[in-house]
Amino acid sequence: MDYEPPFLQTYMSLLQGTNDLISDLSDVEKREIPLIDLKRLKLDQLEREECMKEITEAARKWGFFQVVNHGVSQEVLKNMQFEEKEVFRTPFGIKSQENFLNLPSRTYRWGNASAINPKQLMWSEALHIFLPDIEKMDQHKSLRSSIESFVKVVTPLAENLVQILAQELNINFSYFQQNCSANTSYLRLNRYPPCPFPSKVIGLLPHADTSFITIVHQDHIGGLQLMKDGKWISVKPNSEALIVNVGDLFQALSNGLYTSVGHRVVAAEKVERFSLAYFYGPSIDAVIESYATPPLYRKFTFGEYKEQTMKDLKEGGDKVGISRFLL
Ligand SMILES: O=C(O)CCC(=O)C(=O)O
Ligand SMILES: [Fe+2]
Repeated sequence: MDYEPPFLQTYMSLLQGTNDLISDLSDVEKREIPLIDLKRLKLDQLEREECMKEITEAARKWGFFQVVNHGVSQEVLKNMQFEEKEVFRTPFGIKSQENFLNLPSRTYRWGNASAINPKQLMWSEALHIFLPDIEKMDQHKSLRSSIESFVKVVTPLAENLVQILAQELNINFSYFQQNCSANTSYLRLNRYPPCPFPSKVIGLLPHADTSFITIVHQDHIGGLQLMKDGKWISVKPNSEALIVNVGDLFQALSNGLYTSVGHRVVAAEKVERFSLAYFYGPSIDAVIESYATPPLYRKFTFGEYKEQTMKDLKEGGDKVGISRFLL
């Protein structure tokens, strides 16, 4: 199909040279991750406090949880899913052009063409959209308006969750108000095409997110896995729920109390999968400093963090992440 990235042609020589299978693929647990009903935040004080406690505990023990009654309607999610499908159906020759959607270069990414090792291959494509740029998408009005409707409701959800997580640490929410907004966050639209070798090539390599928190919606296919106590756990699709995970920046800010957990996506052989991730992050000059003493991480700006991860990616094929800033 003309919209598929040239995975086979690009990966063939690396794949032919290996019989290695992805490690731990058959050793995945089917445990439920915490599911939190946010409706209780609107009930009496006792319910509200219990719900807040569940959120902070899940962020500590799991770094991952799901929320329902989150305020993002099924209609908004369905529209996003529809638009996502449409935009990835654009011929590859067009998607991969510099100014696709009138957005900056590197908005569209696919696989890992610079892989030198079969373990670095990925069977997925993504649109990485910095939110202030969406106004440039004037030729793609319905995609743009679906994104705007989503951002309008997901931003207050992210703020609400971050405020609860911050309150537990006695961090004033004004820190986030000063450094983060809908305009410092970004979206990633992910598509995982059917993969003829799902036990050899991963959909998305293990990583932790560059954000304070990330909010993800996955379709009904499944494949997202997170690391817990040294084991991969798969996150069972729940169409009503949104997945929330702690990112590297909150791990540093919380002095390691909240955990930014490694996760990956396993590709499926016969079906495609879509997901949507909203990364709540700060402006480039924001200073991230562990709130407690003695600090585990050195103070850094978000710009420094990005520069370091880009350098690490280039040099070693892995972004390394927050451990770089450990004292
Ligand atoms: O596709 C998913 O479920 C997760 C995507 C993800 O982890 C990311 O975009 O950072
Ligand atoms: Fe992620």
